[in-house]
Amino acid sequence: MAPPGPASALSTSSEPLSRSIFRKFLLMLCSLLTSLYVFYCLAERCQTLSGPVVGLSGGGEEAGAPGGGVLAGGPRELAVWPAAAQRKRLLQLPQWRRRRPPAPRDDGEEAAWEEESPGLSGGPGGSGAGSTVAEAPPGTLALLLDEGSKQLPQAIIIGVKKGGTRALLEFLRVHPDVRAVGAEPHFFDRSYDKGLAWYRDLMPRTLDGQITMEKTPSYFVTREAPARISAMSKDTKLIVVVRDPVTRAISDYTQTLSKRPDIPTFESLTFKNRTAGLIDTSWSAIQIGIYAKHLEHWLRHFPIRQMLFVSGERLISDPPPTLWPRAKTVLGPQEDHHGQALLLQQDQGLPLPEEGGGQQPAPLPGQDQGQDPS
Ligand SMILES: Nc1ncnc2c1ncn2[C@@H]1O[C@H](COP(=O)(O)OS(=O)(=O)O)[C@@H](OP(=O)(O)O)[C@H]1O
Repeated sequence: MAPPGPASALSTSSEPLSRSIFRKFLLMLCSLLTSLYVFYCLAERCQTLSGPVVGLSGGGEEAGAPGGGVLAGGPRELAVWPAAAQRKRLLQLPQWRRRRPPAPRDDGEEAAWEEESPGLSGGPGGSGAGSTVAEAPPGTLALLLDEGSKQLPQAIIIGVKKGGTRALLEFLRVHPDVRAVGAEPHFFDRSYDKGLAWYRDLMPRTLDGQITMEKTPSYFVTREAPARISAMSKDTKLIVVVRDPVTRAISDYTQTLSKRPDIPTFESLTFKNRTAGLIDTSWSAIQIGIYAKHLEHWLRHFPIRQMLFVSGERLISDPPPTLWPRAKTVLGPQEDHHGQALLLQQDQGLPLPEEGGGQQPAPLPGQDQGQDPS
């Protein structure tokens, strides 16, 4: 038998070499696949958490995606601020999570929709003082990033109950630079003794330029609320959703009726004397609707130019893109920050800054306005 030639010697010595290369290749392939899988899982998780606001927006798509944010003109705004939108997505993971309907309240008032926050206990106005409704639960990207800080709200939706306040807040918070507490804090009417630190702790984290908001419709009819909000900051922007007082009262009554079916009829509660047409203005459903009376208290502490009145009816009939530019007259010219033109729509039937405030938009929250309540 002939001795093994150089060719066969080569094949024997190269066999372990190619095997080792093959092993290395396999290893690299495995790592690549693992990394891809991890990346895919992370991306999937982000997408799930940054999904639509369920419950009120009625959408099923992420704000910014085609068809998403229909109520607030969200896609347009998000397209304008892709970086800001992304930043908000990261920071707002809990806010985009599924919401659960409110538990019935004893006092007949409607509690706000709550964020589902398994890692958190309690909520504003509840026993869990200091709990944070929109705080990031452990393990989210928001917590990892730990960006921003909690600020007292620069703008508050103060009323009116059943005016459409929830819808308005949801419209506004689609904007990447608006961050809001999901539930109603009821700080200035029920929990004032807990102090501003407690209140601030309820707020979501914000970055520079972002606005913190909350809504508690009962503030509008709380006598102490104007002075208390003014004591927090005279610059606070106030938003009031007004609606035909009769429709509002019916909505209020219907809500109570759904919880207490044995209450008297709307008519018997409304009228002191039906034949004389004498209305019982002490009934809360009627009381709340006497807007001018409540407004008087607010105007003692805030100039009217710092208030935005939104028509509750228009929240339903108007396309939201017409709402946002109007809201900006109170919230501030956010678009200017991003080099975009500020659109003021003065023909939309809502009050704009008055004489002295001129036709310019109100200054950004936090900016010195040099305004004296008049
Ligand atoms: N866009 C949109 N989406 C959903 N709901 C809307 C919207 N605009 C206004 N409304 C009507 O607002 C009414 C509830 O008002 P509030 O959110 O202020 O109620 S609450 O005070 O917070 O309980 C409630 O009124 P009623 O249905 O008459 O009870 C809502 O129908």
